[in-house]
Amino acid sequence: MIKYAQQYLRSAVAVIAQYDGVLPLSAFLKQYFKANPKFGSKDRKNISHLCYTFFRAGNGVNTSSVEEKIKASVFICETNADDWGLLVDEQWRNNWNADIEAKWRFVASVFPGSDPANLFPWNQELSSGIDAVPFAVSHLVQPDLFLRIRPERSRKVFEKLSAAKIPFRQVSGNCLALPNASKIDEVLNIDTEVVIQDLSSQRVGDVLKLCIDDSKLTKTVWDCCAASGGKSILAFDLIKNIQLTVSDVRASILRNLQDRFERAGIKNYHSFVADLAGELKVPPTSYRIVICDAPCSGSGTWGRTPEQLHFFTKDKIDSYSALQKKITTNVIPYIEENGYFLYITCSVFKKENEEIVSHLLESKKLELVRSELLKGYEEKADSMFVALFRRSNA
Ligand SMILES: C[S@@+](CC[C@H](N)C(=O)[O-])C[C@H]1O[C@@H](n2cnc3c(N)ncnc32)[C@H](O)[C@@H]1O
Repeated sequence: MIKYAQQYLRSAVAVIAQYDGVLPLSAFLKQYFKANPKFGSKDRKNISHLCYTFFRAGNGVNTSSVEEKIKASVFICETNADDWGLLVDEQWRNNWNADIEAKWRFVASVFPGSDPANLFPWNQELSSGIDAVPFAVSHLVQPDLFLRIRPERSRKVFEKLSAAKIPFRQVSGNCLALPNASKIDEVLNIDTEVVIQDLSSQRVGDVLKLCIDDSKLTKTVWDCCAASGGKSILAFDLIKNIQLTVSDVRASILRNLQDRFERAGIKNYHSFVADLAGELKVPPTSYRIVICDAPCSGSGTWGRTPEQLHFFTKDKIDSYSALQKKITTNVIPYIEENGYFLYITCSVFKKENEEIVSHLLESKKLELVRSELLKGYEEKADSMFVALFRRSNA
């Protein structure tokens, strides 16, 4: 068992008391430990672990004591008492190996009203097709790390992973799942050989493939909210004869994209900074495919950032939805006749998903080809939404 478990618990309570959710928890912890150099690397790891565990499970435990919430969260999230058993008394340790439902019943017997359904507080807002309880419970576990092997790189990647004895699971042809702490950047050339890309993001590629025909004609593609280019690299790998344009409201992220593209071997592309929610000063071109991986709540990715389960506020859903309506309305005129519009979010909220689809169909300029909720929560991955439209020639 972890010898200093009680000291780690006290430190975690102190961290949580100071954390206000403004920075991501990972960035806050980095700052905190820099300001408190007495903590060694083992201490940092264990205190961080307790904080993350609190944010994963704490909403389900009905007590106002942060300390009790941490202990109950560790009891729920850890499969056995080997590491953290010293935190609790014998009665808890005796129940530690029970199945997860029995563990929740035990927690509820100590803290009446505790319920895993409360882990995710915005069930009423969920897109249809999401099963509220399994989705809520999925936040108890950190999602896997997923890699997409780039074309022609498979043999080398498998050789390198085997030589380094890094365990992995092949989810499909080019998609690998690895434990989160895997040190892959010491072994693989990131962006050149593999892209770090969540399983659901990779599956967006299956929908993108519906836009691709066999013709040798150049395909113009505009990734209009490109960030550092995850979807652009995916499009580049899938579409032959691509002519790529990327934009984002943030110049800084496009500089990251530039570095990434260099590693990915993408040389000929056009890039510009644009606020697509404002008055558009975008070059008057039309594109065969416009990809809009919209700014969103990110609610499908909170298994990686569980602090959001405590700090997100419902009003933000409406602001994201309004922003998404503005951006999508503004970019529709840039789609060629019979061209495609690929709308993507990493959100599980209907106002950011189905409601945007309805809004776009009201314009009468687009027909829906396919929409799909990518339920990554069933596979230790992010959950996303994707809708493909075709621009009608009316
Ligand atoms: C979900 S991220 C895109 C992720 C990216 N496609 C990828 O796969 O890595 C959304 C991006 O939209 C950008 N964005 C936010 N508001 C915007 C606006 N008004 N106009 C253009 N881009 C915007 C953000 O800066 C952010 O980089």
